[in-house]
Order: sequence, then C-alpha cells, then structure tokens
Amino acid sequence: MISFLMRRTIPRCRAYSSQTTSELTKVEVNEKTGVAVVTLNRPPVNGLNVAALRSLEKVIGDLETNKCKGLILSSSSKNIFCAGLDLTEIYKPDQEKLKSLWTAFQDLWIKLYGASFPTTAALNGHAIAGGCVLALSCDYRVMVPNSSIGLNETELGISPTAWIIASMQNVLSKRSVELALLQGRIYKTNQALEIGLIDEIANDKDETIKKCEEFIAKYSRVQSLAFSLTKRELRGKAISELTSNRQGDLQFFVDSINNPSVQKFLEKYLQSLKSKKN
Ligand SMILES: CCCCC/C=C\CCC/C=C/CC(=O)SCCNC(=O)CCNC(=O)[C@H](O)C(C)(C)COP(=O)(O)OP(=O)(O)OC[C@H]1O[C@@H](n2cnc3c(N)ncnc32)[C@H](O)[C@@H]1OP(=O)(O)O
Repeated sequence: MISFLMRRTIPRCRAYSSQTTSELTKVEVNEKTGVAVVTLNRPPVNGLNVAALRSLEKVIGDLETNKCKGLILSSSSKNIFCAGLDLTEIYKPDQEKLKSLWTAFQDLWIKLYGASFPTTAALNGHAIAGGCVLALSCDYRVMVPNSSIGLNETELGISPTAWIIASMQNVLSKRSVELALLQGRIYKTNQALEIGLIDEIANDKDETIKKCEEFIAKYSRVQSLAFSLTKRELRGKAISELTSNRQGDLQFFVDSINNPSVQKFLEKYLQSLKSKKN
C-alpha cells in the first residue's frame, strides 16, 4: 500500500519520496502535491508481459485508494517509453498465458482510462502499439524530440479493438484516427504534435515530468468529485462497452494472434528487430 504523508516543510528537491511497489513499476509520491510519478521499469524496452501489466494495474488501484492528486507515467529507459506488448509472449504463444496477457491489458486500460484523478504520460522515448495505448489512456501527453508513437497493429496483420479505437478517438479527429489506424502509422514527435497525438514537446525527460506537473496543477481548483464524475460521463461508455463484452474481445485477440499469417509475420518481425544490431 502506498502511503501519502503530506509533510509541507520538505524542500522542493526532496519532495518526491521513493515508494517502490515492485521492481517492474516504481512509484514516487510528491509529498507536497500528492502527485505520483510511476515509472515503468522492465528493460530493455518496457515490453508489457502479464507481470508488468498487473504491477501497473495494482499501482493505479493503490493510487485510487489513496486519493492520489495526479499521475505522471514515465519510464526508466533512456529512450523508450514502452514498446507495447511483449512480442515474445504473442509469438508461438502458450494459450493460457495469451489469455492472461489480454485480460491483464483490459484490466489495466479500464483502471487507467477511467482513473478518477488527472493522468499524464511523460514520454521520454518511443511509445509503440500497447505503449501508445498507455499514453492515449492518460489525459495529457508530453514527448521528447526524435521519438515515435503510434498504433502499428494493421502492419502486424491485426485490427485494433473498439476500446483502443475509442482511446484514439478521444484524442484525435475522426479523419486522423482513420489515417493513423488504417495505415498502421507511426508518427515522429513533431508529426504527433501536429495531429494532436501528443500535447507538448519537452527537451528531455526532466522537462516532460515538469510539464506534466504543470498540467496536473491546473486542476488544483477543481473539485475531485466533479472531476471524476465528469470524466466518467465522458469515458464511461467505452469502458462499459468493454466490460459487457470482455469475453468477445478476448476471443477476438486470441483468434487474431493465432492466425497463421500473423504468426508468420511476427516471426519475421522479431527477426528483423534482432538483426538490426548486426
Ligand atoms: C498484437 C495485437 C492485437 C490485436 C488487438 C488489436 C489492437 C491492439 C492495440 C494494442 C495492442 C498492441 C499489441 C502490441 O503492443 S504488439 C507490440 C508491438 N510493438 C512494436 O511493434 C515495437 C517493436 N519495437 C521497436 O519498434 C523498437 O524496439 C523500438 C521500441 C522503436 C526501440 O528501438 P531500439 O532502441 O533500436 O531497440 P531495439 O529495437 O534494438 O530493441 C531492444 C531489444 O528489445 C526487443 N524488443 C523490442 N520491442 C519488443 C517488444 N514489443 N517485445 C519484446 N521485445 C522487444 C528487441 O528485439 C531487442 O532485443 P535484443 O536485444 O534481444 O535484440
């Protein structure tokens, strides 16, 4: 359990206190503001396996319980926010693990997209596929230059499900969503800003966090209850639709991944990622 001790006398530079929940997700809470920096920590690329997804979900649940004032989602990697689902878990998958993976991703999205407090993504690097979904689930995105963000699922041979489309529609124009998803397009930082996929550019990781703090501070005069009820009104439909069709959504994912042409693509894709270094 994360405890929130408000010691207003703590100097600014020492305000964040480390409260590690698990090695996979580090949590630091600013004791002055009640804002939590949650850092994804699964090197090398923060690939999302079941443990990483569950760890982040638990942290968000704890932050809800403790009436967190805001969340800044960050990464311990130098140049990668999150490379999406762990590809090694979806290539030649164990069927039970595959189901657990998608169920954990659904659970995490429901908590993050529906969080009752302001949420931000401090994108200190690439945010691809599932990594982009995490960013889209937040209320605000700040990214460093020369990074990439987008949903490349159609390139992988699969189609995004309704709740993922809803997350993108929440942020982009209808036209931009169509282009982004149908082309499986990955955007560079400046292109992402142009279409509204991110909200701001920052020079480095520290500045992404500072800009996220500034965004969250804008809510200091907003009543928490009014904030959460309004957010629920705005986002509740997409969440209810997934909640009432979790099994169908899971089956769609499992069938998509088990499709032989998707497996064939994944084999080549993984090889191409590995051979980049040679
Ligand atoms: C599949 C889906 C679903 C159906 C449902 C529909 C919609 C769902 C939408 C949300 C769901 C999304 C599913 C996914 O998230 S699938 C994951 C897709 N991710 C990617 O395509 C990203 C692939 N990675 C990259 O493009 C690059 O690695 C990078 C992130 C740009 C970073 O580049 P770089 O800094 O050059 O690092 P490397 O490429 O050398 O990578 C280092 C190391 O990490 C391995 N790796 C990279 N990505 C993954 C990954 N996602 N999972 C597991 N491992 C990964 C890479 O192979 C290298 O390994 P070695 O060091 O051993 O060579």
